[in-house]
Amino acid sequence: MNNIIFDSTQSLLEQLANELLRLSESEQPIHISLSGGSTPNLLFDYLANSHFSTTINWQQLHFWWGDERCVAAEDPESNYGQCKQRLFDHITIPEDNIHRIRGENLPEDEAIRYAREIQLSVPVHDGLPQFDWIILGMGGDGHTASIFPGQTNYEETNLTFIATQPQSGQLRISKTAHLIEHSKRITYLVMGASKADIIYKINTQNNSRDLYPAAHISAKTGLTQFYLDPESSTLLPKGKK
Ligand SMILES: O=C1O[C@H](COP(=O)(O)O)[C@@H](O)[C@H](O)[C@H]1O
Repeated sequence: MNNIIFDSTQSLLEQLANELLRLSESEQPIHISLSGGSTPNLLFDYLANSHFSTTINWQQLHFWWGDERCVAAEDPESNYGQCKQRLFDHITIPEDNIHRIRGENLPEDEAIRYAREIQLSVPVHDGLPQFDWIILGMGGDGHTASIFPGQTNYEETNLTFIATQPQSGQLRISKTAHLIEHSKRITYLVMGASKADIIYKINTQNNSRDLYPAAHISAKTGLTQFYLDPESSTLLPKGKK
């Protein structure tokens, strides 16, 4: 695992924000996929409440999501809804740069519609749309996006699929492992003490691909890294730090 351990949550967030700032200086549009769940909220709050809210050139950044819950945008479970309230409502970004998964739509239709939007907007490399940067989270069970243990079809060549959250049965729309692995760069953002156990497991066990998808989904030709804060990395043995 390519673990990058920061000495504080603040320095991790600052690093991400500076990377977004640098990317926003590009002459080409940059396609970034955000994770869902609670972890990225720290980043959204940091961006919205710092000089980055105005120094980043948001015009150049296009935002996508790794997965979305099949709920309306106003629902507290909506990944897009969280990001809108915490970040987009506080910055100046063109509507056209926000590529949300429409969780309120019929999942079967939306999975196809979102795949088409990706195909039409994201530059294709070797026959497949290639994101500049996919930021992912990791659940305590090792899932990432909505790619859950025991449910991952690594052979699936579609861009999106419909997943079922194993405990709640909630339907979700997710990017496939195939599409994620084609990204130029993947950064897993893993913060907080509740993730220490799973970080220890994926770094010390010899796991099958089915057990912890986040331990196996990596950029085939690009960079994969784990950005960890002190709390999530606390159980890592010395050699892994
Ligand atoms: O269900 C989800 O959880 C993971 C991790 O979420 P977190 O709340 O522990 O940060 C996230 O990567 C995924 O996008 C999300 O839908």
